[in-house]
Amino acid sequence: MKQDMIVILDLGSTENTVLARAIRDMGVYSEIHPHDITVKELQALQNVKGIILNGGENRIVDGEAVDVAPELYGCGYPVISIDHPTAKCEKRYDRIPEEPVLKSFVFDECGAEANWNMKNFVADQIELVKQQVGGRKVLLALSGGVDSSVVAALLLKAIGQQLVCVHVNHGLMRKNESENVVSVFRDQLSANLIYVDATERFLTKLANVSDPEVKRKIIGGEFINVFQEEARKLEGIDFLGQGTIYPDIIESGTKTAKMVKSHHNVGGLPEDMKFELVEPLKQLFKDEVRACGIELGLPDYMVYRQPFPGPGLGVRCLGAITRERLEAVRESDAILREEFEKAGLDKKVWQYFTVVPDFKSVGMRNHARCFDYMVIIRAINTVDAMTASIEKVDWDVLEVITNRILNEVDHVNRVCYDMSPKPPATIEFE
Ligand SMILES: Nc1ncnc2c1ncn2[C@@H]1O[C@H](COP(=O)(O)OP(=O)(O)OP(=O)(O)O)[C@@H](O)[C@H]1O
Repeated sequence: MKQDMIVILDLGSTENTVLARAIRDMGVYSEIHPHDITVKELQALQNVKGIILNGGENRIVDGEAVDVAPELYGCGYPVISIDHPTAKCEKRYDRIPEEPVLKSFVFDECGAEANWNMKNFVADQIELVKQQVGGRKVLLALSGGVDSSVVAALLLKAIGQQLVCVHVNHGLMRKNESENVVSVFRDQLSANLIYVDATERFLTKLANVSDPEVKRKIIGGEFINVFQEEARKLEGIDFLGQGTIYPDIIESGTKTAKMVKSHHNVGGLPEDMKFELVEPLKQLFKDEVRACGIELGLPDYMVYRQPFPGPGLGVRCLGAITRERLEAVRESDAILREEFEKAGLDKKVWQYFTVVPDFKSVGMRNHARCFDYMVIIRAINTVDAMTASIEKVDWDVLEVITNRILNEVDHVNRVCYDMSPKPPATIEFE
């Protein structure tokens, strides 16, 4: 293993990630583990140089204060505590200490080296995956999103053809998205990739369904069906790769790192299809996942991709999805992305997309009345997705985009710009 590690044990702190980041910013790798880790589990982690007991406001669970196993103090690692009144170590702090104090602990007391970088992280994860998987096979649902793409690239380096990727094109992908997945993973990286074009299946199931919740359920459910069918055709698969990243792991205050958001499990796999999980990114923050993707040689457009909802363009083709309007969403979205890139807005704006409502308005084309759809442009900025403000896009840029949409996208005679912040509006429309 190439990297030294400081282990943070969560004893009810709300600042575990802040602390982990502070240590990683010093160039030392740091992982957060639950308070009830055993000495054996701790010793199984490699290159641990020291432990920080990180207490805080969530220290009482079911009426009892949480604590670490007493043996932890005597097992040879330097230990300090933060906001943990019952700690039995010498150095105890009320809050996260100033940088020089933390540095002195990490480097002088623990003797850690500043060797945390993506090159070493990737090398270590490759080694760990090889140890875990051996000669067996791993199945991975590859959406083309940042997380699953980075996992795929990492697993490919570790186990090559023992990785089987499945990409499901549900017909609700953005323009060229599925094509890019095939071109990068199958053509350039020679991955074992199963590409399933399930467009007809999805669109048939979605025909005449206008309730957004029902639409989402159909898309999610059908994805599981398709994925299951593909998994059943394969033989000798023991592992399931997943793009779980640290923010997906909910900090409960005590049993951290244990509860994973349900959507992150490619959930819904039947009982008889039990796989062991391979989650090499589960300790990374989003920006670190991107850095990892770059280190692995993935293209920028994949690594810096803006957030995209699971149900894809399905929730941007409002109401009951029709092929005509779906095409209008896809084409207008592609134009918007192209023009934002030209104007340098792609690196500045958090999320931008188009939406096509399910009603028509009157217009004029070639001296005749036409009755066509409208495209709504939405471009927002946010820090935490809880609130959002609109991007004040330059008028000239908006005019170029509008003209292109009106000229190049069929069945559209009107373009609008959504001025609404969140709240009261949400980022997506459905
Ligand atoms: N069309 C698809 N084809 C294959 N796998 C998919 C597809 N859509 C979703 N998945 C799988 O389900 C996981 C969760 O999907 P979700 O849409 O919530 O994306 P996410 O959490 O942003 O992850 P990612 O960045 O990998 O897309 C993905 O990481 C991927 O493994």
